[in-house]
Amino acid sequence: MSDVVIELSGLGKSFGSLEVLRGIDLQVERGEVVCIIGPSGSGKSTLLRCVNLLEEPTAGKVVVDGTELTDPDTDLDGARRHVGMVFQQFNLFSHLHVLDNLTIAQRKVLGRDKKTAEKVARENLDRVGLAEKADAMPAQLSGGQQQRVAIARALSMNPRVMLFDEPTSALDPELVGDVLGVMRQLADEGMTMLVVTHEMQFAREVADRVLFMDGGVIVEQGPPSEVIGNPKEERTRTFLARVLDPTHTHPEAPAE
Ligand SMILES: Nc1ncnc2c1ncn2[C@@H]1O[C@H](COP(=O)(O)OP(=O)(O)OP(=O)(O)O)[C@@H](O)[C@H]1O
Repeated sequence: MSDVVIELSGLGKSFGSLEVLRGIDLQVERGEVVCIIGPSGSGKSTLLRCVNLLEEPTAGKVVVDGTELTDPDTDLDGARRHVGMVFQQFNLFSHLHVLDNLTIAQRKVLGRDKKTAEKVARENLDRVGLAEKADAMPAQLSGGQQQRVAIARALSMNPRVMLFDEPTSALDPELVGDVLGVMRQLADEGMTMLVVTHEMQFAREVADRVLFMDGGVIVEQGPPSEVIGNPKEERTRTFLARVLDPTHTHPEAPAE
């Protein structure tokens, strides 16, 4: 029996007259890593933000781990706890130590006591290779370390699924590998992940499935060997030719 964790059906989103998502159907199974690629403005971030209702869909249904988030009777705050999100910007509290950045939501949202929250926080800092940075202030860390703290913070809430929105785009190229390494490790541990990324090598090596989006629809999807290695659709081929061109300097280009 399949174990679907994320289920989007007929998902639509418009901003005024701008239709950004059109009739998206998507099922993500437990433990699956799905990478979303596509040109700027194709709706990738909006799709991700609809999964935890940071954006409210204008049509369709969102179900996460059996709970319909689009049902007005759903306790949205409760349901969102199961969805960890990591953004391009790390959004750490600059006035709090790393450890407090990781304990604050655990204590406020999950009601964990200080000792338990700190234990969970230290375990997750260890998981991202930053156990020794618990007492540092965010400004004392590199961008890559701050992003790993942001991942550890999301993991401290024991999510059932992790959403990543271009988590390496704001990083200096030499720091990208450490963050992708942590994401690879999570994938190996069986975390269900939906990742918007320009890192084609990561998508190629880590994704179970790649979605190519354009114009608010999923144009093509399948294993990376097909969608990246041997795309069927002309639009996918054009996009990949552009981003895989080493002379290409657009932000969609994969970092070296
Ligand atoms: N809050 C908003 N209000 C109005 N328009 C928006 C809003 N958020 C996104 N859009 C528009 O929706 C479209 C899709 O944006 P989205 O960020 O989802 O694309 P994307 O594929 O993630 O692009 P990128 O790769 O550049 O991040 C864009 O035209 C964008 O300007």
